[in-house]
Amino acid sequence: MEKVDICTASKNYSVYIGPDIIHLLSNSLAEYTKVMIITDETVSELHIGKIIEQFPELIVYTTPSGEKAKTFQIYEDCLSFALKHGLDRKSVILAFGGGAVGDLAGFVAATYMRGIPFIQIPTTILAHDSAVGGKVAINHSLGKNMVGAFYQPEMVIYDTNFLHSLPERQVRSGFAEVIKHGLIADPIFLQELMENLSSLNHLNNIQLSNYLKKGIEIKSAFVSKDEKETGIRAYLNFGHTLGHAIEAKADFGKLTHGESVMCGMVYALILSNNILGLTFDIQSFIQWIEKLGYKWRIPSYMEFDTLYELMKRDKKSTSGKPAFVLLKEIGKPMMMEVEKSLLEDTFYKLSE
Ligand SMILES: NC(=O)c1ccc[n+]([C@@H]2O[C@H](COP(=O)([O-])OP(=O)(O)OC[C@H]3O[C@@H](n4cnc5c(N)ncnc54)[C@H](O)[C@@H]3O)[C@@H](O)[C@H]2O)c1
Ligand SMILES: O=C(O)C(=O)C[C@@H](O)[C@H](O)[C@H](O)COP(=O)(O)O
Ligand SMILES: [Zn+2]
Repeated sequence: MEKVDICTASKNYSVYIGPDIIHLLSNSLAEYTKVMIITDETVSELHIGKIIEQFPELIVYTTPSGEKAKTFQIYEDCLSFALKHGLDRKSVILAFGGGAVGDLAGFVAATYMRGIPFIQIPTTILAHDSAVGGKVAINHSLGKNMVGAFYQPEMVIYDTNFLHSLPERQVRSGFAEVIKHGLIADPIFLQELMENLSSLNHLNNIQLSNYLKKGIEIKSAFVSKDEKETGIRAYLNFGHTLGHAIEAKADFGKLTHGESVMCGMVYALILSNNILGLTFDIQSFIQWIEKLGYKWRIPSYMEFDTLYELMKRDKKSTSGKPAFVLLKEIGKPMMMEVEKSLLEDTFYKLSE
């Protein structure tokens, strides 16, 4: 088992990573009055048995799968469910699922009775990112993650056995954030990925644990210095200005988070080359991600003007202009507002 310690201004906690570690929960739950688990329909069907057999007294709330979990309606329903089952301030919420469940459950925990503890039990590759760092949120029809909080979990139990049932599309989606971590912080890690990884279908447990651990360590370095995104934490948003706009335009769910962020990262790489003279070989990068099965062109049914309005509303924007994380070099990010004309030109180069 691997362990990464996360130190933030508000809380220190550990992320445990490895196969067969779900039993770690037993020691952690004794202190709580009630335990409510929030999961989704898919994860429930596949894996909830492994938790229930250890803790038959759990109170289970099941959301629709995917982004449909991150709505006001489901959020309110979770709160009602918790109230009806008598959760109090010494109760705990378990987030058992991918990033959607984690973001929802964390926001429920952050706001129920002004905040009760929660534990992340991620089940997707993407959740190496979402389960760490304490960003919790639901979506608004006008934008992604627009209602949320910074609220850290008590611990993260990342049992990699749960990952074996992930469909290929979700493996690819999650791996986009691993690649993001390489691009923003670690040229050597990125190079290692580009040289050694020609398919996402045959990742063995050791490779996977190593990549996830590396991603978590990179994320941890940003979060520990800037928990509430007053500065460098925003670099973790590389690819997300356009990515979140694409997700919103795809009705929150037709494209996955990782698919959308991959389009956004290619867009941000081209902008970085145009504005900052980034010398990275973007064509080789594109060939590599295509080999891994990623689509990187902006879907043809998306119009620039709609995406531009969404990008202007992004949380990083403070002056009404879209703000982007760009790269001076691989591993050297910076934040910039970008002019509409350049955004539009680049959009047409990358549109399908
Ligand atoms: N809080 C953060 O810092 C942060 C970081 C990155 C992403 N996010 C958010 O995370 C969400 C994306 O996370 P995600 O990709 O995990 O999505 P997700 O939670 O929607 O899961 C993707 C799909 O995989 C299914 N699934 C989950 N675990 C499975 C398993 N073990 N086997 C088979 N199927 C499984 C789910 O039911 C769902 O249909 C987005 O809402 C994004 O905004 C948050
Ligand atoms: O943890 C962060 O900070 C990130 O930006 C990680 C992102 O991968 C993640 O998608 C996050 O939820 C985006 O946050 P937002 O503030 O842009 O909603
Ligand atoms: Zn993300």
